[in-house]
Amino acid sequence: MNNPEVFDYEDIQLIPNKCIIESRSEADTSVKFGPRTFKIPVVPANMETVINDDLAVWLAQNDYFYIMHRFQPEKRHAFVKMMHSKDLFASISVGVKQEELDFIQELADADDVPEYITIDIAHGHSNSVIRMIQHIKHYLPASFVIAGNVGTPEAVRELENAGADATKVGIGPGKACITKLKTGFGTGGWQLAALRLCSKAASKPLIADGGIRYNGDIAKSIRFGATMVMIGSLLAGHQQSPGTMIKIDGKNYKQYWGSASETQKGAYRNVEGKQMLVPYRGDIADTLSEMQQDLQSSISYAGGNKLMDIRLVDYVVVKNSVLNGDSY
Ligand SMILES: NC(=O)C1=CN([C@@H]2O[C@H](COP(=O)(O)OP(=O)(O)OC[C@H]3O[C@@H](n4cnc5c(N)ncnc54)[C@H](OP(=O)(O)O)[C@@H]3O)[C@@H](O)[C@H]2O)C=CC1
Ligand SMILES: Nc1nc2c(ncn2[C@@H]2O[C@H](COP(=O)(O)O)[C@@H](O)[C@H]2O)c(=O)[nH]1
Repeated sequence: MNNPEVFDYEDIQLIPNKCIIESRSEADTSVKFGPRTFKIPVVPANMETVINDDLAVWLAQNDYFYIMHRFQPEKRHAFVKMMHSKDLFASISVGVKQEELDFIQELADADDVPEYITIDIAHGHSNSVIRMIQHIKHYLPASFVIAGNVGTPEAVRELENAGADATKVGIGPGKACITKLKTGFGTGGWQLAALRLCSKAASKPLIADGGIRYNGDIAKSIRFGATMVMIGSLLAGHQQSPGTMIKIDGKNYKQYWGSASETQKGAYRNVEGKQMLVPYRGDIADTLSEMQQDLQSSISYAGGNKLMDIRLVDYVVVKNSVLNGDSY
């Protein structure tokens, strides 16, 4: 993969087609992902400052996808039971260490089967992830397994061949990420082009993970092969977000930290993330609603009436064209 075509979200403009609908409300943003269908192709990042139990319940009740983080491992089994007791789907994250393999067996023994399990480690193209995929498929064959994170077509192929039902693409494009600075590796700065390459190899759904800065980036992710889009910083600043609210010079912010930050780890070891503040944005329901409306507009510009019609549009690469001096 030497010198692939390189571009990112800010370098792409999608080209409109003739509109075939009378109102944006006719555009269907829903997406089937695994065993269920969701309102929009957006999932809040499985990070401690983005998702918690209460928000997971609200998202599931309102037909949004969610993935609970894995940073309070002892609470995960009870979480699965709690979601099922409310007749909601359970979607959890796991790592790859021995205790995580044991946890999968514990769920299987108790017949508490999460509908979705995400294997969440920094360098997902690894034997440890392949082993975990096979372990889950053996003990919990009914669970939909998402594996990641990866950044190459080879990795997508290998994890799919191991049994993954979906793969998550994005090494280092995240807002709280310092992987590219600390290691020199990743898809930071060319995440959208990496997604495009991965989609050519994928035979199962992809989640585009990291680097979403504007709602239009969701449509661009769909165009370049994503079925679902994972968003951290843009969804971390809400009333429902778990981060602490902080006021500076009369403006409200919420804390947001990387899952590989010192804050998350409690120690400065293998740190590849940082802590930061994101502007407070009010109720997450309003933000998700605006994302849906903007996607409906995207579908209309694509000349279609459903989400995947966005896949069919042409595009141009115009370096750094998105802001072009504008802001909102
Ligand atoms: N999307 C992204 O770009 C990134 C995301 N993250 C997030 O941070 C969190 C922590 O990630 P992670 O550190 O993987 O989780 P863990 O600390 O749980 O590590 C998982 C396992 O993988 C091993 N491991 C981790 N990185 C490597 C590597 N580069 N080479 C070989 N083995 C490795 C670890 O061993 P050992 O610690 O001994 O090496 C450990 O056994 C996750 O939520 C992850 O998604 C982190 C970085 C990048
Ligand atoms: N390199 C790191 N990446 C991280 C870390 N914690 C989370 N992440 C990734 O970022 C996205 C969210 O990106 P955003 O641009 O929407 O804010 C998240 O889903 C992870 O994949 C980290 O500590 N280091």
